[in-house]
Amino acid sequence: MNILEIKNLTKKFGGLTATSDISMSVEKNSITAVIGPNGAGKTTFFNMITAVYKPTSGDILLNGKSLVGLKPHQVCHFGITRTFQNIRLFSEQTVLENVLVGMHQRLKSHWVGTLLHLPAITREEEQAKVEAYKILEYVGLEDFVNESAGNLPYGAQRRLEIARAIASQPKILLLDEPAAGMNPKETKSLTDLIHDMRTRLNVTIILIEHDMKLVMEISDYIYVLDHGELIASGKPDDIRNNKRVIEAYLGKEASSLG
Ligand SMILES: Nc1ncnc2c1ncn2[C@@H]1O[C@H](COP(=O)(O)OP(=O)(O)OP(=O)(O)O)[C@@H](O)[C@H]1O
Repeated sequence: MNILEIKNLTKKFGGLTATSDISMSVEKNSITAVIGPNGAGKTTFFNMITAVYKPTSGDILLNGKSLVGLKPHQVCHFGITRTFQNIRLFSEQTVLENVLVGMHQRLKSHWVGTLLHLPAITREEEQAKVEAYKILEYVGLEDFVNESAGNLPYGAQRRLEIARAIASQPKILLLDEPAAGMNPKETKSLTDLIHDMRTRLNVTIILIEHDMKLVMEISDYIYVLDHGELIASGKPDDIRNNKRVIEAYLGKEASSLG
């Protein structure tokens, strides 16, 4: 069953066409990669799914319902969350507080109730903290709970971004270059985490990534963009041997990847 359908999605910035007539189907509980050279339109594509940009034309259907015209927080409410290419954490806040922010969307608390220390609100806050701690344990950051987010090593900051994203219990998680700047050991453990999130948390994952070893190892299906156009799609084996993809992006060593 397809959880997400992208239909003929085009985004123009003045005279520049960032994505042109892109269509995709994303199966529920799959791991899908979107790859392509710099400037291919990958982040623009994510920005349209998350309602940061309104498409010039085309449609985005989540379980058959159009997301076009919604606000970013509404898209999040419907179950799509993302991480960013450039890490966006509240660096002065603690690791735990960053995860609590991700949960905010789901919590019923109202600031008046919080201010008055109403018992129901306090209980909800306590439960949220317990849950946030469990999420941090899940991503392997339990030793950093009270550390300022900005003090974490780089790979841990990327994990914290993922922790914050899964705190909203998304149906679809969009990861924008999750392995960027990671060393091979961090990348390996990220690969395991992505696999595990799909299996244990039942999340559908779509990732933009330049690390082709990771992409080929992890993806069920891959879409390739070049200059805003969809030039290929298929399983990792099809993509690594696709002549057009090799010419536009992967290079000749591609068939040895994965
Ligand atoms: N807000 C904007 N205004 C004008 N042009 C933009 C805007 N956002 C993106 N673009 C242009 O759209 C094209 C696609 O950019 P995009 O960032 O989506 O590519 P990308 O595939 O994510 O690249 P990278 O791998 O470098 O992140 C580029 O030519 C970029 O300059």
